[in-house]
Amino acid sequence: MKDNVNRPFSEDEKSGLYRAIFERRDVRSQFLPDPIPEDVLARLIEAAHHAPSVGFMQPWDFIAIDSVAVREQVLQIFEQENEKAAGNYQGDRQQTYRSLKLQGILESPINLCITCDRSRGGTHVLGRHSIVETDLFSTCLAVQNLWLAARAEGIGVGWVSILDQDKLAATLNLPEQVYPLAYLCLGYVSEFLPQPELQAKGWRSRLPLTELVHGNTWGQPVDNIALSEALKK
Ligand SMILES: Cc1cc2c(cc1C)N(C[C@H](O)[C@H](O)[C@H](O)COP(=O)(O)O)c1[nH]c(=O)[nH]c(=O)c1N2
Repeated sequence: MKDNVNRPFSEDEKSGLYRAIFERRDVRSQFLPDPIPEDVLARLIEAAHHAPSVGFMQPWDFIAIDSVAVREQVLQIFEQENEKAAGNYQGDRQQTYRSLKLQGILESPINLCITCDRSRGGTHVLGRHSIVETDLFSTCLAVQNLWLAARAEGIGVGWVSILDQDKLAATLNLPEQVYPLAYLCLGYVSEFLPQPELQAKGWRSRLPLTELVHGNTWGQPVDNIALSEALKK
């Protein structure tokens, strides 16, 4: 597979990649209990491991959690935090918030915590001198690689961030310098929704790209007319 890396992508390969990007979903409600075969899970983790990282730091580790007891503890952390988060909203908005399903910790057959070891590679990691958070950015890219590869494999991924990080770190027995960057639920699904669940439930919609692309400096219109027209499509 790694021979001849300079050959152009075929039309099918390109459309497969874009399909994974556009049809990837955050999954909470549609998990099936079927286990993910080990070789498939290993492929997903290998895809994550091929993400770019600052100074080739590879700050990630992967904690595969199938223990129901551990997952129940994480669910408890979620429930405590979610109750606090609901307090951010009032009236109908709070009711809508409470009706949203924001995790699939027990319904999915496996959870995966992708961590960031902030000390990996020593004190001087190439490229991290000025922006110390680049290790966290790198780990986010590993998450996205896994998320896209999972979509191509027909596996749903749901990111759960409504968690107290210290309690999560303690539950997973993380060393001091290891940050629990992403807590993910993974499993085959009954369906992938055609649009984000938050959009389908009327919480928030995708913003028009024409409002998000600026020309040269913030707030300036794009002066390239062809680009401006292409963005409207
Ligand atoms: C860093 C981060 C953290 C979270 C999320 C995502 C990311 C990137 N998302 C998923 C998020 O709601 C979802 O990506 C958007 O609603 C867009 O939907 P699609 O991912 O396109 O389906 C998410 N979803 C959820 O139900 N509970 C959560 O705690 C979180 N947390």
